[in-house]
Amino acid sequence: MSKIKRDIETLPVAALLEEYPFIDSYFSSAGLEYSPREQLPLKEYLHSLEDEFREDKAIDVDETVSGARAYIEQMLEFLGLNSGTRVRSVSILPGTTKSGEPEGFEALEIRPGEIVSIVGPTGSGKSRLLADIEWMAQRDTPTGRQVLVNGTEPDKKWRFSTSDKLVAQLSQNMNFVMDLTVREFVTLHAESRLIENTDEVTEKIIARANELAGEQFSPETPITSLSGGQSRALMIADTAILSKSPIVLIDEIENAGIDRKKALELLLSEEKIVLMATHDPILALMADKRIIIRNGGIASIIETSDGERGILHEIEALDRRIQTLRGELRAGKRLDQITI
Ligand SMILES: Nc1ncnc2c1ncn2[C@@H]1O[C@H](COP(=O)(O)OP(=O)(O)OP(=O)(O)O)[C@@H](O)[C@H]1O
Repeated sequence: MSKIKRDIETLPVAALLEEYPFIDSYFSSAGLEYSPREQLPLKEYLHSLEDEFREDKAIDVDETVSGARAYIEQMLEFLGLNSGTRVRSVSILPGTTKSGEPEGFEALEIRPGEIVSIVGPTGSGKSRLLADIEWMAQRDTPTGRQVLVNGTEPDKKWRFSTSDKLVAQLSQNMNFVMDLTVREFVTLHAESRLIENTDEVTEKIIARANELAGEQFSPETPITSLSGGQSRALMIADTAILSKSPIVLIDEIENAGIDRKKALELLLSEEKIVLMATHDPILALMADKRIIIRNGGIASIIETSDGERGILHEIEALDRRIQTLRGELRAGKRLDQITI
């Protein structure tokens, strides 16, 4: 941590960007426009901006600097860069379909920053593929697939370690049994991750989860009384902000009544590998590529084309309309009496 503090004070913005490339998205969300070759340290750079510009963008110099520091710390934590395990690639080597035939691909390599969706009919084997990755299959699962990390067979410790997991799994069912409030639950989790600013991180996770959930909940809500969508939103925010695992697996985000796009954006960072099984065209097309599963095997791998991204925009517009109608129905309105 102390290393980061010193860096932020002294490193030129250009060097900061080189050292922590993800800080770029923090700067752009703050409305900053800067040259990637900027040689002033962050604080001096912010002071050098016109007063009017700073006022216009509501930029407070000290707050922006400390926000950048917190962002870097959390991202390093989130990316697992402090744990010494740097995942540069995950490869899936083919096994066999349910009928024992060889799968229809040579090898699939996925790199950090990529989202891969998994599509196929019900029961075709999407969850099985996620399970193979979670278990780091070594030709010892029903599919006979092998999963490599950085081109080699991963260390067995990753299969059994709970603290040092390569893979975070977001499954469909979240059944809480503990008698804790949301705040107590998240705080406990944050403490177990040895985060320094537990309170701040806890508040942030709850705030993000509320942005994803259809219905708001308070930090004092007992976790056992959260709805399916709310607990899912909480787990997504928790995984995004607290998890060190470089690989995130998602099984069916769509059934939970949460803002799927925001959820994915929250989970995504340039350094994570996200794989999600989905029946939802929006999520399928938001991925860089999609794996087509048929009869238990990977039948093909399709890269999302520019044409398809265009279609994605159309589907998103339709989706927004459906969400609006859903909201109106939930609020007890008649759809023939509203204008949208
Ligand atoms: N290659 C394979 N060889 C043998 N069995 C397989 C293979 N792939 C999947 N299976 C088995 O087929 C069953 C259905 O697979 P799975 O649950 O992964 O389907 P799914 O696509 O996730 O379905 P849904 O869309 O309903 O969630 C599971 O029991 C799984 O273990």
